[in-house]
Amino acid sequence: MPEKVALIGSGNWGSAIATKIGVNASACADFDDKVYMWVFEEYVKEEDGKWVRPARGAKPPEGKTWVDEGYTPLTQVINEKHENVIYLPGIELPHNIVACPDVATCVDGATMMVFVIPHNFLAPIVPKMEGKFAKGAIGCSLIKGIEFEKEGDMKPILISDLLQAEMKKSDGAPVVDMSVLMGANVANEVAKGDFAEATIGCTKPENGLKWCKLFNTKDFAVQAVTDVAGAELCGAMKNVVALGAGFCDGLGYGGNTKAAIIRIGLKEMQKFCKVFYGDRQIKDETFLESCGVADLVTTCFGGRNRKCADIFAKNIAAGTPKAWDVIEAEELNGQKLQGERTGTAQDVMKAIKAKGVVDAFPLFSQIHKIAFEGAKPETIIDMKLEKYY
Ligand SMILES: NC(=O)c1ccc[n+]([C@@H]2O[C@H](COP(=O)([O-])OP(=O)(O)OC[C@H]3O[C@@H](n4cnc5c(N)ncnc54)[C@H](O)[C@@H]3O)[C@@H](O)[C@H]2O)c1
Ligand SMILES: O=P(O)(O)OC[C@H](O)CO
Repeated sequence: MPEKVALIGSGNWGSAIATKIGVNASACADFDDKVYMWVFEEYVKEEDGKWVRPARGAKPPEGKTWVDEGYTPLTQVINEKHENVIYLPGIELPHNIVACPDVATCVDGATMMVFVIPHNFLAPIVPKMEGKFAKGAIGCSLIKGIEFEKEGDMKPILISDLLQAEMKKSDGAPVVDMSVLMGANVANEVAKGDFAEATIGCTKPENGLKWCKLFNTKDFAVQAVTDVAGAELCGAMKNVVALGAGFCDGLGYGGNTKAAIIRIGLKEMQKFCKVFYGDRQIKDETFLESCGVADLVTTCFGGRNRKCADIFAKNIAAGTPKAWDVIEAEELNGQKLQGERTGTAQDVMKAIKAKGVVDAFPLFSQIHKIAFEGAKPETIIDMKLEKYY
């Protein structure tokens, strides 16, 4: 029986990865041709050649719907135009990708489930999948973020572990073996077809190979490592370092300073893995894969966290500081800053404080001070490195 693939998410990265999955699903007999893509339903209309949504928080007039007001459901537009006009405009999606607003329909009978939504939106979605996917189904998370225990020592929780536990919880649902796909993957570039690499972190090599087959194309080279935690933590922690890189850009610093931030950041990412996930046999080699150093470099040059941190620093210099959520809304056209409005940096700080290891993370601590405690962006270089390096 061919594998039945479901794509849960349709933002910038979800739509970009659909361009690879769709091609492989239709070309390879291992996969069922039709791939459902779950879409968080929104309403859109074309105005002066640009697709727009109602203003943030706006409601249709009393007794009317957005359709009455001339809007169309995004799912309908995607299925008619084969383009996600909001999150990936200008890129044709393979015609076997079918947008659907109901997640239960999307995963009905699925044997391979790809999760790619900002992690803060996961909680209400997973329970709706209960009892729908196939027994023995496997999952792959493309989500670059991390959750933390809310109390006590604030231990970090991998999103792949969270997904696995949630799916196991459902009555009678089979256990889903979870892998991750992480890498130097700015979505728009991957969608355009510029060459990129990615890393599958898997528990079993045979599942790693299945995922490679689904994602790998001529312009998207995917390799598997048996290190789910290492690959996933790299994808989450680089979001913190990207803020530091953005502050440097906003201050007009050059490549040397940014390279220093990247180097120190990589060491702190590795240290964070060892301190909090020492029991998961995280491999040093994982940091040299696309999910490690390469993702860190790309996010520090071309990522959204970098962009917003650049603007954050420039606004402070101009004497017109702006809150993170305002910058996100003004600059990202509905996309989200990875790690829930820079929340990863805040949560990481809470976790290292709770563990009593703040001094071991001078860069993460300084980034936190600038982003959330009112320290000047220029203090990015005031790290007390001599303590630990
Ligand atoms: N964009 C990239 O370049 C990129 C690359 C690699 C990994 N990622 C990761 O992929 C994941 C998804 O990011 P993205 O870039 O595809 O998303 P995005 O930021 O482009 O879009 C946000 C998505 O959230 C959905 N959404 C908005 N409100 C919602 C709600 N209330 N409930 C449920 N969904 C809602 C939107 O419909 C949209 O699909 C993230 O974890 C991100 O870190 C992104
Ligand atoms: O735009 P960013 O910073 O969220 O990064 C996008 C990708 O994760 C880069 O690999």
